[in-house]
Amino acid sequence: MSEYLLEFQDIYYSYPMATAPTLQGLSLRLPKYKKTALIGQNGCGKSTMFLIADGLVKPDRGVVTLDNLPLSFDRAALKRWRQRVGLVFQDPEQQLVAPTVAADISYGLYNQGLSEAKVAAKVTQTLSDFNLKNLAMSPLQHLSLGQKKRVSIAGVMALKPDLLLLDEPTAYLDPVQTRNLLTELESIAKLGTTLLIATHDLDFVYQWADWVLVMERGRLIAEGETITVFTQLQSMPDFALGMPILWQMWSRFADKMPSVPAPRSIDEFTTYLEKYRFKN
Ligand SMILES: Nc1ncnc2c1ncn2[C@@H]1O[C@H](COP(=O)(O)OP(=O)(O)OP(=O)(O)O)[C@@H](O)[C@H]1O
Repeated sequence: MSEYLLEFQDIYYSYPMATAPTLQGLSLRLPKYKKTALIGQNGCGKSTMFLIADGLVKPDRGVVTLDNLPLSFDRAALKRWRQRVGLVFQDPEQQLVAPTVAADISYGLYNQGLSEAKVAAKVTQTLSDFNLKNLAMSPLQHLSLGQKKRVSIAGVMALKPDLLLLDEPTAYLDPVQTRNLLTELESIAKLGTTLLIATHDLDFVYQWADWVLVMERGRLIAEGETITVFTQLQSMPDFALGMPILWQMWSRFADKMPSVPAPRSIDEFTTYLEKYRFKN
């Protein structure tokens, strides 16, 4: 079995009426069971990549595979594909369709053709997993944005996908809601779901991701383990995304320290400083 779950091979895509293709030979591989971040400037094609990965948009050229099985657009194949790949949109309003939380979570399960009893059992389990039991019968329009975001992730996770794609999951969330969301994502990853998050938040990427994919103008320009990719990006002066704050702070001390791996959290950074500051 391949160590990669999702692969894009030389994908091209142009939106109708667009003057230039949005994806221009995009090739990438997503390692199984890793927490991967997809970064790149506005308009480089991250959301378009997600729409293709979920079978919502058909590429003009190229091959997309999941566990080496090519994406096909016939109804039955697409339904099976979407059971394995879940997409959470940046804006929960785009995702939520039913009048209440419980009804929304049941929507995708009914679409899978499950019996009423099975749907009810899965909805109960999902409400409990996502700490949504007290909101089960709440109308969606009464929820905060953070709660809506949780419901949209819960609705997708109820289908137990192998791959969860999240487009800017922390957009619009306050720090507490962001922390809660990250805890939920951590448990989703621990259960064996491969996660791909598109984001502009490089501080989050630096601390969260095992693997990073970098896009520019519809193509992949870098991929690899988080530290390796940021090391590469540092030597690309034309790449205008900036660098994570922890990385920038570390760069000021790194040459005064023994050769140790760059710290991935404030705690690690502080430990290094405590350990080595008197020796330099
Ligand atoms: N429905 C559409 N019709 C025409 N062009 C579109 C459409 N959706 C996106 N585009 C164009 O495709 C390009 C890539 O957009 P996409 O949303 O995939 O980028 P992105 O990397 O996700 O951007 P951002 O970081 O701003 O969310 C942009 O130039 C955008 O204007």
